[in-house]
Amino acid sequence: MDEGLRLEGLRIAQGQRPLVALDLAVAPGTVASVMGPSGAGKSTLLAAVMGTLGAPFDLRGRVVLGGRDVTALPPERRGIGILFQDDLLFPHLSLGENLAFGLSRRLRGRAARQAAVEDALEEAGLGGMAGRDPATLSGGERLRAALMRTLLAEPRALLLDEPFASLDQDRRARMRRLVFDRARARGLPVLMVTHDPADAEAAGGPVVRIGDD
Ligand SMILES: Nc1ncnc2c1ncn2[C@@H]1O[C@H](COP(=O)(O)OP(=O)(O)OP(=O)(O)O)[C@@H](O)[C@H]1O
Repeated sequence: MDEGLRLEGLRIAQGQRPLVALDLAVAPGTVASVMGPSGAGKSTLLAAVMGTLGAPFDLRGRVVLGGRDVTALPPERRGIGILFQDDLLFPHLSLGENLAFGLSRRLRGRAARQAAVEDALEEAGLGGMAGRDPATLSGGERLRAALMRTLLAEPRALLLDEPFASLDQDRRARMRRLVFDRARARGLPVLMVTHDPADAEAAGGPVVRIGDD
């Protein structure tokens, strides 16, 4: 049984200073929100879940994904995807090539890989745009492409670090609907860092606050 993402007794400290203390279960297809003031440790928490946290931080507790303790695994073996606000597409590759870069190595054969990229573009409302230069896309289009590039790697959990922050209200609502829908369709547990209560409300999952809000 896939139990989603669990953070068990997670404690992050910076020297003597405790920064984050958290216990949280995010079920498959659920979006949990992490809120807190600037400097509270939200991005640091995501780094701990990804496995990229290093000095000067000290980490205790466990990250459990699909029932498996992944705390000791390096980031590339955890199977966790992350989307940032300023997620960059490679400027020297076409949109399609950028997405192909995310493709799971499990998918073999040129035609199958091309079809997967085209399906992903379609799924993100970017159908027929595989040949486009990323520089000619709008910010929202680039973000949708970055989402699909992340999902094409077939992660088992998705982390969001304020990915909607640069979008206006309308685009923000549409983008978060796309992200949440696509994650739910894949049964992914999602952990989202946000400053916007509307994001947390739209997510509908558990909301945790860290730092002195
Ligand atoms: N590499 C580092 N070395 C030393 N201190 C760091 C490092 N990275 C982050 N910090 C500190 O750790 C604390 C948490 O930072 P973090 O970026 O996680 O906060 P945040 O909640 O994501 O903030 P924001 O909402 O502004 O993005 C801050 O006090 C920050 O200055």
